[in-house]
Amino acid sequence: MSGKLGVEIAALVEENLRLVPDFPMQGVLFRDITPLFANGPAFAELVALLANRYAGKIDMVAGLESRGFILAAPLAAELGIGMIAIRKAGKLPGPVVGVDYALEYGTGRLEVQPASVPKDSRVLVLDDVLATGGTAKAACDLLSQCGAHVVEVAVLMELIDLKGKDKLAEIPFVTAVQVREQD
Ligand SMILES: O=P(O)(O)OC[C@H]1O[C@H](OP(=O)(O)OP(=O)(O)O)[C@H](O)[C@@H]1O
Ligand SMILES: Nc1ncnc2[nH]cnc12
Repeated sequence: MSGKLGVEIAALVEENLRLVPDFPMQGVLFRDITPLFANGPAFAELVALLANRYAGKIDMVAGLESRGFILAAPLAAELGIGMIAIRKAGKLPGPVVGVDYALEYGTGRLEVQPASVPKDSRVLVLDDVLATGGTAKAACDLLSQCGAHVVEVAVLMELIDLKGKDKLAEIPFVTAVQVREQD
């Protein structure tokens, strides 16, 4: 299942995006969302639109280190709910559970503290970009292992050529913008 986050969020993303060729390595066209975070009114509007969509539907927001944190923290605060920090390996003190995953440029390991994940909670997984889908899938696996229910994976941008959505299989997925890798 997949869908769109809405035209307002799509416009905010498209108007506040920087394309950076060959970053962080040759051949990668990097979608830099930093200008959106630096634009106060646009960032506030983004958080308000997300809060409007998810109010009453989720118990927790899971942010994926590190760009996902920048989105998840203000959304959680706006909704008055908790944020789950899903972090790269070795950053969280234990007890933690972890899972290895592949990236568009490299490999990684994500970890979470089970104590930060309420059992049976309805969790939104939030990040800036879905590329290969490895990060989001790993996050969903971790949350399931901890007894949570992933309501939806939401990103600002989906790199459709990398078919990351396929990795998510039956997990509901929503994006604001779909782009081809080299557009
Ligand atoms: O769909 P995937 O192929 O897994 O890639 C998407 C992930 O890659 C980026 O994070 P990155 O690991 O570069 O970390 P950062 O946010 O700390 O820059 C991005 O913010 C997503 O989390
Ligand atoms: N091309 C890309 N731009 C921004 N973030 C990414 N994460 C993985 N691939 C990316």
